[in-house]
Amino acid sequence: MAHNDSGGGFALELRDLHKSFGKTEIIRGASLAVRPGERVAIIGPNGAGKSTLFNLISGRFAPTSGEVLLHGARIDGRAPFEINRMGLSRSFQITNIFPRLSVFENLRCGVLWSLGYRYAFWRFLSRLQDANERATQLMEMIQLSGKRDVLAMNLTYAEQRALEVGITIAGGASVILLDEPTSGMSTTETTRFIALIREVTEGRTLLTVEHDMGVVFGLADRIAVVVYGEVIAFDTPERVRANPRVQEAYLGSVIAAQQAEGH
Ligand SMILES: Nc1ncnc2c1ncn2[C@@H]1O[C@H](COP(=O)(O)OP(=O)(O)OP(=O)(O)O)[C@@H](O)[C@H]1O
Repeated sequence: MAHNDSGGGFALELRDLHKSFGKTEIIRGASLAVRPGERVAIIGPNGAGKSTLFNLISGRFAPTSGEVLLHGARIDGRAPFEINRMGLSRSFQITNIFPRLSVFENLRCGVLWSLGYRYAFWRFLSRLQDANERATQLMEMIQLSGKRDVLAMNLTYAEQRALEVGITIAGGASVILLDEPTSGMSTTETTRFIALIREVTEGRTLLTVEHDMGVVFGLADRIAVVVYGEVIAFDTPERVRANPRVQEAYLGSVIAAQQAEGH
């Protein structure tokens, strides 16, 4: 998918975003500028507004005020499918998967959906070969070629998460949002999965919401720390780790807790 990188050359930009639910302001002037190809982890305490930010970026919610730009083009207030067509794809944990379709069929659906050929049957047929090839390629990337005809519901949890990532990238989106991609996985599965995510998102812009600090520090080029609806730091893992404000607001207690649990 070709994109025109105007607007400062950022893949994704949040400008002074605000979001209220009723009288409660949840996002309180969040700003962030992500460069093309960067991998960014959004971290912060429970209830800080991380999922709400994802919902504002992917179009599930419209902001109360402020702007969201995708490759320089305003996307705030647009419908999720429009934003998807403009090159941003979000995983919804395993709910994108059709449990009674095979691995291959799930991936092909992802490709066809992104091509927008669901209703134009003659065009659908002419593109089916392309979609088959792309689905085969994706299956190799997510290391599920050996499970081509297995129904999604019969995959292991980790395989379902890999399939989910495959569907998310199927349309060739340049900006990928992953919600806690390794949640529920064992330590070994997590390590393998981080490597897979790095590989399949190579050259794309990646945003994740993540609680596991091992994943965050293993995956992210830069970390955005959200506290009470604001981005209080956005920097490299080393600098974020050393930032006194982050230590105080969040990271000190989380790292101590995860070290105590043996992570
Ligand atoms: N649709 C909604 N209507 C009303 N309040 C909402 C809605 N969505 C989120 N909130 C509130 O916004 C606040 C932030 O929620 P959000 O899920 O964005 O936080 P989070 O940082 O992702 O938290 P967690 O780490 O626990 O997942 C919470 O107080 C939540 O109750």
